[in-house]
Amino acid sequence: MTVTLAQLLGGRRVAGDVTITGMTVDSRRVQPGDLFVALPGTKVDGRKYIADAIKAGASAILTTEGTAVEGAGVPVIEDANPRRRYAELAARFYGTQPKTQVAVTGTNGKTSVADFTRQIWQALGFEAASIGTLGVRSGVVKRPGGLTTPDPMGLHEVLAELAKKGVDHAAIEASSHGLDQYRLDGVRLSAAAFTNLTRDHMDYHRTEQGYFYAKARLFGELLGPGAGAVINVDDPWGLILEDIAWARGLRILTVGCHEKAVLRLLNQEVTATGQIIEVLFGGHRHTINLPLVGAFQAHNALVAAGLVIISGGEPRHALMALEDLEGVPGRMELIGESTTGGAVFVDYAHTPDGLRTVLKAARSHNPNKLKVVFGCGGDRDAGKRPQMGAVATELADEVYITDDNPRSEDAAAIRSEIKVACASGIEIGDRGKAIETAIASLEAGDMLIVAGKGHEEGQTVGETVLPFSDIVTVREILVAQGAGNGG
Ligand SMILES: CC(=O)N[C@H]1[C@@H](OP(=O)(O)OP(=O)(O)OC[C@H]2O[C@@H](n3ccc(=O)[nH]c3=O)[C@H](O)[C@@H]2O)O[C@H](CO)[C@@H](O)[C@@H]1O[C@H](C)C(=O)N[C@@H](C)C(=O)N[C@H](CCC(=O)O)C(=O)O
Ligand SMILES: Nc1ncnc2c1ncn2[C@@H]1O[C@H](COP(=O)(O)OP(=O)(O)OP(=O)(O)O)[C@@H](O)[C@H]1O
Ligand SMILES: N[C@H](CCC[C@H](N)C(=O)O)C(=O)O
Ligand SMILES: [Mg+2]
Repeated sequence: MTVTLAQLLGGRRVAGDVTITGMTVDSRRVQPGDLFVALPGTKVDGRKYIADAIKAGASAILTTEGTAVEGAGVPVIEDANPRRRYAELAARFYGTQPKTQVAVTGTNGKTSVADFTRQIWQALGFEAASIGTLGVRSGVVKRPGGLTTPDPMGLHEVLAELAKKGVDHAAIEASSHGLDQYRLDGVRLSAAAFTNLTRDHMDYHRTEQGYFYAKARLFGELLGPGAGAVINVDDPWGLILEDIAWARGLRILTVGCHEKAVLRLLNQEVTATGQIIEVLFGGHRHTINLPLVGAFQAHNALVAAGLVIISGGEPRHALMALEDLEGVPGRMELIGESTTGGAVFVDYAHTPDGLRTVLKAARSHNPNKLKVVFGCGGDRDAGKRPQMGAVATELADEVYITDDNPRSEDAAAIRSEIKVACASGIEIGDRGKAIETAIASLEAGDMLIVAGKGHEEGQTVGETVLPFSDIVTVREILVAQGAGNGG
């Protein structure tokens, strides 16, 4: 793919125009002909690498205003906000995007909502994709996951490929990091949704307000007037977002149990394999047999239906499509039963509210004993560790504290930070051993939740990613037990 710098800048005249064959923010990845985006970062200053990038063949530089680039010999574009400009240029570089695109933000539930939105669109007969933590999921393009919200060049490359292959609907996860770093600023959005905001990522955003502000950018800056805003108003932060959406002239669809919710959840009744929900929309009551375990999944499913409805889907069809939803890998996923009759689930709860939500959902099935295996990630918000310990102590009958991607930190130190609020927790660092011990302890009617890694396929220790999957581990243990239903 090739454009001229002038074309990339929207037809602006450029002295000594050059050909641009790609763009990157990393000098180590510069290929001859690339535009190098030199950004100040959280760990190093990318502007230090401009000379390296030029040596590697960069044909132009985009960087902050006032950056001194001596004798560059290539055009230098200065911008007060180079991250945002980079996102806009990435969109123009690839040129095309699916016609209807929506984004989902919130501390928990983004992946679930994006996946359900894709599934509902597909049930309504559209070619659709979801993009996020699980990678790219669609009928025609499948990619493994990396970042939850991909870097602009990666994102626009895939959006262009989807559009060219006939995918006209896409649901994209908007992480707070992604919004803060303007990764989505080149995406043409028809609508966006907010699920909830609770504690996470304080290492990055510092304050709850800073975290909220990053998420609010989606409604306050990215959506254009007339676009749709689907907002969970059961969360107090949702009510603030609703005000922002009004001020911006967005079309609002409120969702939740709250009396002001336009798409309202009236009732939920747990069944062995899911739940029956009663929903009020447009003066009609709908009774829906939702084949998903976990009360929270009803909220995610309604937010997804809201996104489909606000972007033009027929409401009754969208709501009835919920009856055929498939669960999302690693989210409250039943893996099997132990020989003694205990049910084992794998879930991706990695925040205090996520853990609370999943343990409460499990409790609603009246288990004999509720047990949980979990840990906390290294190099991530340390403040959530004792909070997750406290939640586990409060809601589970037996807690196994283990490792979950210690990264550069000392795994034992992370476990002891959890233990501060979970004194009775059984500490087993080796995750496989912890899962095995927990499964061996199960008795008839017990439930075990293995939380925190969900679909992940690695355990990151230092810089090394060791192959590890909760789902595979549980299956192997159940098969070895002779349970015969482990996969
Ligand atoms: C904390 C964070 O979000 N960091 C992102 C940020 O990096 P940074 O600014 O901190 O990078 P840095 O290491 O200080 O380097 C500054 C710049 O110099 C460049 N560089 C560096 C070294 C060199 O030799 N040459 C060079 O050009 C780097 O490419 C970078 O552009 O900007 C980079 C692009 O410029 C991103 O790739 C990087 O994401 C890293 C990989 C990351 O792990 N992010 C995670 C935390 C993240 O975004 N997670 C969210 C999920 C959150 C959720 O689940 O809610 C996600 O969307 O996945
Ligand atoms: N609506 C919800 N409210 C509270 N907790 C939820 C909700 N939806 C999901 N969860 C919990 O959060 C976990 C992660 O769900 P999901 O992957 O959909 O969230 P996410 O926002 O995409 O997470 P990430 O930030 O890692 O991308 C689930 O496994 C469940 O434990
Ligand atoms: N998207 C989340 C995933 C956390 C998953 C957990 N396994 C961990 O490593 O902490 C994050 O980056 O905070
Ligand atoms: Mg996700």
